[in-house]
Amino acid sequence: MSSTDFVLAIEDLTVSFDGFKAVDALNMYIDNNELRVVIGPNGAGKTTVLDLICGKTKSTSGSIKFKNKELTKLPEHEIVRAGVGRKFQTPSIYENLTVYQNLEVSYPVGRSVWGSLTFKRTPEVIEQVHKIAAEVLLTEQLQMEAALLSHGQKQWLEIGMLLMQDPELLMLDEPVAGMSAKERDQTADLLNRICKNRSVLVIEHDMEFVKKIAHKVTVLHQGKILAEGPMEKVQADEKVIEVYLGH
Ligand SMILES: Nc1ncnc2c1ncn2[C@@H]1O[C@H](COP(=O)(O)OP(=O)(O)OP(=O)(O)O)[C@@H](O)[C@H]1O
Repeated sequence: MSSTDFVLAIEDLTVSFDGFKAVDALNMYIDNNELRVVIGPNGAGKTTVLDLICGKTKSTSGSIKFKNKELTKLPEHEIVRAGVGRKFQTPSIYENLTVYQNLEVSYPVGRSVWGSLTFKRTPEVIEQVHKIAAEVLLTEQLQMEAALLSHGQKQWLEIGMLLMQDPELLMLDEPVAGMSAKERDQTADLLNRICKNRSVLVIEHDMEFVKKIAHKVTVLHQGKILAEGPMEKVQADEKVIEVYLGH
């Protein structure tokens, strides 16, 4: 089978909304420890691809294999449990809890109703909270209420909350939207670090940022792949310039 070596293998994936194919016979393969960026014009189907992978939207046809496990028929929570983490554009942190508490409640055992009732602050949890806080540059803010963080820090906290579950595939939708230039650079470093232990799939419009992080870029247009490869190759592609980069 073609999918064996890939963390994620998407084959012939289609979703129609009332006859409109938002994703149209898509094939996409992501390697271990690869950082892939998906770009493309508004309405190209980028967010829909993430929705399909995390099970928020069900496909019309086709296959999504994560470590050779078919995801298309699984409910969202089982996809999370299989090792797929997804961050949406708007952060979903608990504003009135501290950074520490936000990370702590994201530890896998705290996620189910049963788990949260029996939750204990074990040495493993404490160690994991400190490790992840350092990774997302929030060690100094551990005792701060999340509401008081900057916009960029809130985004990092949410990435940290996903990392608490140690996903093998992390998906991020426009992670640097609204960030300052410095925060964008720090986020690029952060993503370059975290992809050493997992695969990362990012949707982004900021080309300067994409250049700093992408191993490969996939350009989507009308639910199909217009171009794919290293940033330099994609950037020089006439079709890509015409439908996206030239605007
Ligand atoms: N649940 C849905 N029902 C009907 N149409 C949908 C649904 N979800 C997405 N679409 C349509 O599918 C197309 C692709 O949308 P999608 O949000 O995936 O694009 P995108 O590439 O992420 O765009 P953007 O850069 O603006 O976020 C759009 O035309 C959108 O209106």
